[in-house]
Amino acid sequence: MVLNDLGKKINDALQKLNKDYNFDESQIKKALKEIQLALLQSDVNVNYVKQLSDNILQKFKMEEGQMINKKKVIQQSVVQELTKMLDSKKQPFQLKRGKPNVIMFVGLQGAGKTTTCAKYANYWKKKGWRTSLICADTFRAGSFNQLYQLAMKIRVPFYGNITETDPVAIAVEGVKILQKQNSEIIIIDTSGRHMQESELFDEMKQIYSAVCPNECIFVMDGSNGQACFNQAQAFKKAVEVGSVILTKLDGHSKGGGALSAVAATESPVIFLGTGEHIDDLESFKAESFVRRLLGLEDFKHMIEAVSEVVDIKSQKQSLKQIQKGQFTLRDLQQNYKSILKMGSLNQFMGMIPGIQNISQGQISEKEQIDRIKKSLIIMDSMSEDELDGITQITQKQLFRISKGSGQPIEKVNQLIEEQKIFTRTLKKVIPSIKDCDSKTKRNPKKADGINSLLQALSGKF
Ligand SMILES: Nc1nc2c(ncn2[C@@H]2O[C@H](COP(=O)(O)OP(=O)(O)OP(=O)(O)O)[C@@H](O)[C@H]2O)c(=O)[nH]1
Repeated sequence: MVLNDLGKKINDALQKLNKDYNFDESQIKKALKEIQLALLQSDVNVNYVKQLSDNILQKFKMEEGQMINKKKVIQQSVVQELTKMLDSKKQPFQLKRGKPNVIMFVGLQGAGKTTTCAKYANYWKKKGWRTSLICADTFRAGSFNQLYQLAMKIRVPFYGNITETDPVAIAVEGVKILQKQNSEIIIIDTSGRHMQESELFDEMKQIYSAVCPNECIFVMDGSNGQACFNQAQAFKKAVEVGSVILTKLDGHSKGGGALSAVAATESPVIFLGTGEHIDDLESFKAESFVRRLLGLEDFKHMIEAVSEVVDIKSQKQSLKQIQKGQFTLRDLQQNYKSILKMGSLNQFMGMIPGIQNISQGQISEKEQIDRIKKSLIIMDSMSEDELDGITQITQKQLFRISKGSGQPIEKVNQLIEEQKIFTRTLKKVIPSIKDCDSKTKRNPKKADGINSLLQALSGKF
């Protein structure tokens, strides 16, 4: 069962509860059975599955009398329990600005290390970091060229030495050279071999001791399901694995199992590899992942993602309006411009209910970018008042905008509809935003737009 199916099955079980507002224990037990089955089919450990449903049932029993909206409470419990299951609780390494952060990648053969090194370099480069790549894989002949080509593609400095056979010497020399070039994130790709081969572990330990990386990332093939637990443990014993990237989770059937297995090792999963392309890397946050899996809004993560690429000052005015429940076409225009800077759109679009079909793989990344670019062209043909929502867009204006932008009327209508979806969804969160505003008045330091919105949204859904 692919991850999207898992989310759908859990959701279907929860939706059934919705039909009867006053459902009782037997009905919740029936829904939990369906959830259990869906999780087991996704290879999640049976003990976890049992624990999860026991906790939800217990919560239901304890709070039954006081529940106003039973379905919502159960839904929240499912989110909480799944998050708890996928969250390792250990904080991953935080990169430091202006310093050389040396990051060593390790993993078994074919796990996706080389590809992930380049994705990781690209991810941080897009966020304004100076990243670079070192090929210390002297085992697989093609890895030098593979990483070199990828480095050229994403335009980051590369170090490798095709004539040197000692990976330790390459890693040490590479770090020295790239440090001098003021690289902030120096990524070392190492050889991958089978777990039985002790040389892999010896070589890995030697590189580790020689370069003393700030972080060691274990790259693991997520299609291995629960077997990931043993692999992660073995690598943790050999070197100090700080965090994990699970690859090949592009809707894989064993994704749920791989995620929960790794979380059980208490190594934080920091990214998921979701395809072969350079942008197919999603930062992993347990709660955000679960919310999206269940098709729920993920404003907290959405705003965090936007705030990483948006000039906060220029957003303050827009945020004030959002806090009043207004989300104009101009806000949409600003956000679309920011989204284009962000890299993977699948991730962002998946956070917004109503636009979820885009994240379900029905529309390609390129199509999404084209669509957003077209929306921006349409908005360029609107007047200031139309963008700010001061004048209504009537049929006559629709024709004018369509003609001016060279886009069909349906596209203009679709865009206006999208703006309405944003507004409707934002309105749902207004009470918590207002609540936050009253708190920030007492503490002016907290009055920053994005922060207050984040505080308001955190943990409320
Ligand atoms: N579908 C999918 N394929 C991936 C992903 N990550 C890597 N791959 C593919 O997996 C294959 C192996 O990737 P590499 O990056 O060469 O793996 P490696 O771990 O460096 O391999 P060794 O150096 O031999 O250990 C390639 O075909 C990649 O395109 C992913 O997230 N999704």
